[in-house]
Amino acid sequence: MSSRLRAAAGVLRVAGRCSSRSPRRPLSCLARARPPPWHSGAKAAPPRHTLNPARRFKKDAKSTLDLLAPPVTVTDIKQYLRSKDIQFHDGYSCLHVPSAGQERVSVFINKTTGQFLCPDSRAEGSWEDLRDCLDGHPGALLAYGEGAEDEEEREETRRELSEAQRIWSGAAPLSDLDDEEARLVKAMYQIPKISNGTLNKFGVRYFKPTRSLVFPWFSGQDCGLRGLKLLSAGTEGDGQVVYAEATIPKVARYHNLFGLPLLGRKDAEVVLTGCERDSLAVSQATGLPTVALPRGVGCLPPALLPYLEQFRRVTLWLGGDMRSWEASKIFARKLGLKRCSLVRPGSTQPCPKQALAQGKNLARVVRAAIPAAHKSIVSFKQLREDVYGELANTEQVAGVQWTRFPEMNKILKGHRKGELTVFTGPTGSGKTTFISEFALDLCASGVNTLWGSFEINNVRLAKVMLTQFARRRLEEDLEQYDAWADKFEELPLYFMTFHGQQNIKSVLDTMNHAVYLYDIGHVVIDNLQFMMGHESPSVDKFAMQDHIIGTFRKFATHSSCHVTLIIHPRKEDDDRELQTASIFGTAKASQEADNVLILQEKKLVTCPGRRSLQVAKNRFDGDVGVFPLEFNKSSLTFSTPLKGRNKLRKVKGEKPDDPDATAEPPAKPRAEKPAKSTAKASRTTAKGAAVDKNSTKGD
Ligand SMILES: Nc1ncnc2c1ncn2[C@@H]1O[C@H](COP(=O)(O)OP(=O)(O)OP(=O)(O)O)[C@@H](O)[C@H]1O
Repeated sequence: MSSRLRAAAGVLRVAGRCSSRSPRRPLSCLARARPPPWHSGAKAAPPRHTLNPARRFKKDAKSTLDLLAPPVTVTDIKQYLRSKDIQFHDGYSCLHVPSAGQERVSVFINKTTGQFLCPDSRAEGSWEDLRDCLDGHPGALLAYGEGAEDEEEREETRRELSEAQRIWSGAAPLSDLDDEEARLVKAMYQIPKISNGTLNKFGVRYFKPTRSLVFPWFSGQDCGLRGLKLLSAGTEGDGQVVYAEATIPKVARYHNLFGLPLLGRKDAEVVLTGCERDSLAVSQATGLPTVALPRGVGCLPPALLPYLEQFRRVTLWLGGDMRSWEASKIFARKLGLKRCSLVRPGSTQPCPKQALAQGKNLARVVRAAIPAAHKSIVSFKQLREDVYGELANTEQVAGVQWTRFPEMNKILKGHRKGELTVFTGPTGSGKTTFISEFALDLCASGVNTLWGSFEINNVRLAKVMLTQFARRRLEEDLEQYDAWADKFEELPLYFMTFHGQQNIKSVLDTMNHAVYLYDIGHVVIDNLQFMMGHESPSVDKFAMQDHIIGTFRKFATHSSCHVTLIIHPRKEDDDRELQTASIFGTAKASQEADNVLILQEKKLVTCPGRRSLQVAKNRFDGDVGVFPLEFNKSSLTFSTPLKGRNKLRKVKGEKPDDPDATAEPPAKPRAEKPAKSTAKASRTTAKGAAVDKNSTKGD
């Protein structure tokens, strides 16, 4: 196939996954619609799309969320199992059907999603898949994972395995290096005190050609190599050491709990760490069972939960920063709060490898971990450490930083979990295009992102995003398509496949489900008007909108997830700048929002189409302001023009919820001057950008 054709096929493949025209049924429905032939006991390979554990782990199968609300409740599952006389144990996050009889099939069923995992055969699938198996031949589960991959997948798995084998056999235990080299390697990877004995116990090796540490992924079944992680170290321009990870298979399918083969069946306690080196440190210093998350604090895939079911106590020591702390609180909910204890990061409690290097007593730190289940009423005594953490880590508390929009960092300080951002702008002014880049920027920094694009279909949206990601017109560079698409595919980015008018409940169910499955940290809804149409005409439109906004607000707070909600403005005079009060509906939107962003469009004959971004409300620290945007038509990006970088300027104090307040129009980017009336209130930042400090404080 020519590269041109391959590229076109790639586009079509994406279209098949994401298009609103694609069948709106979850994979589980496909499986149910066509009962597999082996259902009756025949040992034929299951057909495509039905029952293949490897397929379920594929990123492309997961990237679109199609009415993925759990099809079943835990009560339904229990009732079904009882009706079949199947014994089960009600665990922390799963129901466990222990192995019994000749079949010896042990199955874990996730209580939230109904998905099942059979660790012996490595089969996994939906609740419908499992029911199909149980309704038919009881031994079907054993055959479930066998021979299920199609030729293309088998070939990919073979290729990956042989690459992993090649690296693995080319790597050497650190005990085989001479002492000086081993010392240098350990110093480079910040594990000076980890002994060769510990490294050998966990099977860690060193791969000289790329000077990488190799962490193996062994199958629990036969201890064969299933994959590996390479950790490489390099230096940046300023001499700082930076670490990069690569996994085989690709990260979306890399489900290794490093250290798992070393756990005993009777172990009742485990320490969960954010990286492999931390697990080495905990194991060596405490002798406690320990496993490391495969993708750090970014996510805890539910597929791993069954492996942690046996533990009565799980201590989460995910790192030494606020991000790890936030993640540990979220992961504890998935694992079951009652059995989880959390190590609070701080100067006396850095991440385990640092704690070991500093000679701290790691066993004491683990013992002093605080219970994750919090009480409804607390005293300041219980809060004081949290308050201290916020004061001592102001930068981390401010949230994830934008790399493409430094002005945003100056005004909003960062992108924080649990907040609601309302975004508006004139019709057709580029709201979707801007938010696409805004969210992409955060996603590239590790914010797991879910898009609900109800207006434009996912293929078009993904095309815009890919163009922004590559910063070029890929139409004219199709040979580059696969290379960029490969990189783009690695982003933690997911799309809902809803299109057109939607019921708020279905959207919310999907969002909740996505948060559970993929630890989503940012949901973008484009746009709110698409949730308004389903109700009867007798329902008051404004009351309806208020209800929807309240629902998103609650979701953001309870799920520790940031929601960005696009709302159209009300019809206004075209020549007037928009303000907070221009948002369609009542004042509820701006009251509930933590942040209000407005895409302003200049309608002047002298500079038509000039855009600027106004932060009209900022609950975090009250700073508001406006900065110019320059649209690049070929890359579809809004990066701030260099000349305008230092020209962030304040706006007149606008009370966000005051409908009479008027925002001062942003000046032309090339001729900006701070407005006289607010000049005193402005503070000039290190780079000369001015922000208004007095507008929304204490909102
Ligand atoms: N600053 C800009 N200058 C010129 N064209 C732009 C600009 N920003 C976006 N566009 C183009 O305008 C078109 C509409 O953009 P987009 O869909 O992002 O607008 P929107 O505000 O979301 O529209 P709607 O009000 O219909 O939701 C797109 O083709 C986009 O590439």
